[in-house]
Amino acid sequence: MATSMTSSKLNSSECLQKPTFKLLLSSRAPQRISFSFSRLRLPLPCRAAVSEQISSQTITKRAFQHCFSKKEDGFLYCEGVKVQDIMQSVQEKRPFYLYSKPQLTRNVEAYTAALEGLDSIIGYAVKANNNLKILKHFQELGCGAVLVSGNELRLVMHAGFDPSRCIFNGNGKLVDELVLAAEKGVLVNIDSEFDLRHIIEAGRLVGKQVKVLLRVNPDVDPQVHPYVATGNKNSKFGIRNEKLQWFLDEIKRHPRELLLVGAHCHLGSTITKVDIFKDAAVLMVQYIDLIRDQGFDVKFLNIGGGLGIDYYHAGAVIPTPMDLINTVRELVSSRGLTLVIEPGRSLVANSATLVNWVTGVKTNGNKNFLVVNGSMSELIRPSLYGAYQHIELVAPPTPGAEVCTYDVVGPVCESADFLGKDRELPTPSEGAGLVVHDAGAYCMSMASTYNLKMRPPEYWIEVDGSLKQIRKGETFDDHLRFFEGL
Ligand SMILES: Cc1ncc(COP(=O)(O)O)c(C=O)c1O
Ligand SMILES: N[C@@H](CCCC[NH3+])C(=O)O
Repeated sequence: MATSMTSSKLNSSECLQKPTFKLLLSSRAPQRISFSFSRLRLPLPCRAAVSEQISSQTITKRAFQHCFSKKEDGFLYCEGVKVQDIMQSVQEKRPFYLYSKPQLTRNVEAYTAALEGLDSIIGYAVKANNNLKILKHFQELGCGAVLVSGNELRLVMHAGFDPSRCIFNGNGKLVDELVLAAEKGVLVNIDSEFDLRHIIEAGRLVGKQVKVLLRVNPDVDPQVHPYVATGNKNSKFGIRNEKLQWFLDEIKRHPRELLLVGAHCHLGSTITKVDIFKDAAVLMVQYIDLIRDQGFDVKFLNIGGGLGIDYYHAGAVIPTPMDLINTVRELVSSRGLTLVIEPGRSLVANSATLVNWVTGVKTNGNKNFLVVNGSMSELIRPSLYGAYQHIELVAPPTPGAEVCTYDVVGPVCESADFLGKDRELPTPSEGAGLVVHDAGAYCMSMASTYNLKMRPPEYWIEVDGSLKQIRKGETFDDHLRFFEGL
């Protein structure tokens, strides 16, 4: 009662200045604000003001359309297909990843359009999602690939990638992996003194020059979670500039095994400010100038990946591939360089959701739990990084369903097993569908079989709206096979 009386004395603009509403507008998805209206008992002028603010956010958001979105009927759709219908059509009621193939295409096209007029390679970071069907699709769209293991290299060869458009990264590459890379003619990043030694050994074994880039650690703060920052001076990746000359001298001493073709940096992941990329690119072209001054004919500037996406679905303006490329275009073209980029997340994250069935709801102390059949085994980012991924029910609430604040959790025997914390959702009935959005990157590729929750199947929606399975779900029998004959 007190809340509603205070609010009714405010005009609409005062209303928007109130911390509650600021928070509402900055941190919550517009779709969910409609639920909050009824709970907060806002007076009508305030509702109108909040609605106006939301719709202007929605317009900004249109700069990037989410391919999974609710229609007026309250159901969640992907590319015109009702997610609830898909849930009903799949045989097993176990969690699954659902992708939009058209969204994957649009994501690549956004980079291709941004790179128009530049010599460039889009090296898709396979670690983000290693589904073979997705890899083949990206290969057909002209992507190269970025690899961090011999198996990732084998997989992209299987998918038909051109090895000369692939880059082998990593701070612990093994000699036999480097031999494979050298045989195939993949570009290899030098990460350390011992890594250089191993690359030279691989070149010698294969009897070929390995095309190498120096991975420089530029000490630019990406302003992200420390676990996904890689370009700070104390990070385990790359070499510091004070050692640059030593590396150049070593490369000069091994002309039969090495051909220096470029420089590389990768700052970190989930970056949402393009100035950060610009700062690094300015430093990197200075290194390139210095390397060229010593007679090396380097042509590649590789600025890594790291572009973030709109995980919050709250209307934030996230830089696009065009924004990113435009900040470095002049630096690259004025030096006649080929720009290499290594996007992972920004190519795949927004193309998928993890689809779950609700098992039940419960309350302990002052906490409400919404338990689903998906978990940290299928999707670990919230548990590992406290990462936010937007959560929605796939169908409108049943009339009268109470809206509550829930921790959305799985059945895994860990208190860290959560997909989202403090999410305001209408109380669903058992068996209802619930999705975790933006699950295309670092979700399936980081899935485990903890608690013997077998890795889930994957499906995508084709351009014509049909559903196609693109990976089988792991089964209990698959697990038993590891022990056959032992
Ligand atoms: C060297 C390198 N390149 C590319 C990527 C892909 O980054 P993102 O998925 O943020 O674009 C990563 C992951 O952070 C990386 O370590
Ligand atoms: N696994 C991280 C990204 C790591 C990027 C690789 N260096 C995530 O889920 O966001």
